[in-house]
Amino acid sequence: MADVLLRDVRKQYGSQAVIHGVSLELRHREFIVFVGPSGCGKSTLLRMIAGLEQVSGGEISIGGRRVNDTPAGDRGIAMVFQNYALYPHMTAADNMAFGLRNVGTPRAEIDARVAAAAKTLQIEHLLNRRPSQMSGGQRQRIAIGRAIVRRPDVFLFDEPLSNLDAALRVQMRVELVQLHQRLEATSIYVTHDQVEAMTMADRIVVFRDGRIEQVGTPLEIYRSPANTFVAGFMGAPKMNLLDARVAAVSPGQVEVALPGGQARIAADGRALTAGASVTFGVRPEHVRPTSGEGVFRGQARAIERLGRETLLHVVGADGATLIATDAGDSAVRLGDTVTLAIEPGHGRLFGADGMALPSTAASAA
Ligand SMILES: Nc1ncnc2c1ncn2[C@@H]1O[C@H](COP(=O)(O)OP(=O)(O)OP(=O)(O)O)[C@@H](O)[C@H]1O
Repeated sequence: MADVLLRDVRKQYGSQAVIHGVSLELRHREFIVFVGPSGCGKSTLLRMIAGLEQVSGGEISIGGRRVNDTPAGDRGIAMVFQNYALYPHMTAADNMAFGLRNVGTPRAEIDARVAAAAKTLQIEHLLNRRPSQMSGGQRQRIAIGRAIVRRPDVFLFDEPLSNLDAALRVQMRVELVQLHQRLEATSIYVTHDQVEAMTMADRIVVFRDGRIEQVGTPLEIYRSPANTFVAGFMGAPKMNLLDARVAAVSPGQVEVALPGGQARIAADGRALTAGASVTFGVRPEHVRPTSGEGVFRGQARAIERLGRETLLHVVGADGATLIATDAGDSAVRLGDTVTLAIEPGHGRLFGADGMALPSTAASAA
């Protein structure tokens, strides 16, 4: 079993605290993605789990064993880095074998493991090449191979696809998830790319400033962000967030005044009174141009034609922007005045503290 447990884990560099007490339980065979903006501490936390950084406080355990003081090599983990970290003077095969040789694994065993990993990753034809004779994608496969041959209980990935071009990233994303399933290991994957987080994770952990903002499945995080930070960070394009006032509260429902009309949201508004300031959030795919009544009116200032659909950036009189979705062959032109409506049943409300109000809908936002 390779559960990973973090209990009130802290990190200080001198007087600067960068991880403020993170508690998290990662289950055996889970694919967990740490995501958050640059500098939020996700790499530091991963490096502490790996044993490459000292823990300043709290406890880390892997497979039921406290590892705070266990050297990296004895933790049953293998790490894959963004910059591959291969030895330039060694062949791919030697790079993959290096760690095993160091711990005295018998030659025949090393050869068998390298051959098996090479087959899994389809890199058999690269085994005699040096890193300089390979593309970025091929080098990353070798780095992943080096991790696999160690048969770790836990794989740690630190932005492993960031140096690859867009098409290769998509392909490697799929391959890494398949590999994770085949190897039956626990994986922790750090990225600042929320598309990677959405597409790869069993559960996502969203960080900000050394603290966890939310933990959940990709759909939980997407549909029910816990606060305005997560709402604005996850999703491409991100969730629209508009200042609004509460018009009326009834059981299980809140009516809010938006610049061009009123919207009803299935939320528990017992903590609110009429006139209170709230933030109204709605995903662009639930906002459509209409020739009838809407909740927002403004000018199309930017139009993104994506083929399958068109994104309209509509700016209201007070400067607020709402991104809406129209058909691929949208007739809206730059500068047109557009009225927008929200699909019934969608929308999420956040209180003055930025925290989401409990949704009363079967499926939120
Ligand atoms: N060795 C160090 N000494 C001092 N401060 C550090 C050190 N390493 C990291 N930090 C600080 O800790 C914070 C978290 O850094 P970390 O690299 O973990 O962030 P991150 O979320 O992984 O960011 P990125 O996506 O840019 O890599 C940052 O403010 C960074 O400046």
